[in-house]
Amino acid sequence: MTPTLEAGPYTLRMLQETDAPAVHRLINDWSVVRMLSHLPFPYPRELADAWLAETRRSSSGGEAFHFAVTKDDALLGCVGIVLERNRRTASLGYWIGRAHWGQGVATAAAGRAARWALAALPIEHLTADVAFDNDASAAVLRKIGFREAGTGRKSFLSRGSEHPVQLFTGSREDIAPEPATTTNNTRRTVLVVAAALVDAQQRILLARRPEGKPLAGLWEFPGGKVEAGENPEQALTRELQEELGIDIAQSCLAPFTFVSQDVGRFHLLMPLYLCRRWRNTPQSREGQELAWVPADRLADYPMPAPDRPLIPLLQELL
Ligand SMILES: Nc1nc2c([nH]c(=O)n2[C@@H]2O[C@H](COP(=O)(O)OP(=O)(O)OP(=O)(O)O)[C@@H](O)[C@H]2O)c(=O)[nH]1
Repeated sequence: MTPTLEAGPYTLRMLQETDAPAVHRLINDWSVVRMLSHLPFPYPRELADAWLAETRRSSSGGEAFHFAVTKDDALLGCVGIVLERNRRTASLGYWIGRAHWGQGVATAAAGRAARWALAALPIEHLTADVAFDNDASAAVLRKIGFREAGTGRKSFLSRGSEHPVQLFTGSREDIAPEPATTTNNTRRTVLVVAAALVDAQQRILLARRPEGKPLAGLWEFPGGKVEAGENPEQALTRELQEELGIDIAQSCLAPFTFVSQDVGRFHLLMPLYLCRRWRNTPQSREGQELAWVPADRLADYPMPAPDRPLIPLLQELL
């Protein structure tokens, strides 16, 4: 089954019977058809219908994968991967309508199909060939990573004679795999809740991360990670009870701002709440140093990098 592939702004999808008029219009152009060895010129509409029927037959048999190259649902050209009989090699072919030349469509689309084929099919390498006078197409193959592999001869139906072709080959070593998707690249997001506890003198409570923990010695807002089954407010209530022995269950927690930052080990998402009332007096329950800090002194306390932009916001508020 031919998959749907994204290639930058282009989509590669399975060819359909309804593509016939567009296929015919784009191929029935001397500058396109003269580079394709097995097509006549003029190129009759019935051949487009027959070719589309054939691509669907060979695709369903797993012998070939023919892609329509589209942008905003308009057909720009086609890319095909056809397996050799031995199934250890496949050939890459493509054509792009003349109106879309010079925009990198062939490199993006043929490159995407080639990388997909090398990743998804049990082949050893891909081959391709281009007419001796098709420098643009040879440049596309080199950009994708193909290496030159000599010359051959092919009969060009449209030109009515045999002509030399340049042969190319590309293995997994030659053609770099698809870059990892954003999803694979992205660090997991960790939800941490924190509170700026503000006392009657408008001071903020900071806690110093104890030795042995990551970022030891830095000052931070009390709080911690949200655990499974907790919502952020429940997690903050638990953390402040555990760390400081205070009860904020009945307090008004005002969402103030949040941090969203890659911190290397993970992506930190940290809502910061303001809290002015609590029960009990905050005490160090986990060996951490505590400090009540006036807003204009916050910058004197070294904090983790994601916290620093919060300081001016608090200073403005208080
Ligand atoms: N509570 C709190 N955590 C912060 C702040 N700024 C900041 O980068 N963090 C980071 O958010 C994470 C908070 O997790 P935590 O305190 O529950 O956990 P931890 O690193 O002590 O590890 P643990 O899960 O072994 O207890 C830490 O990686 C900490 O460095 C902050 O102002 N308050």
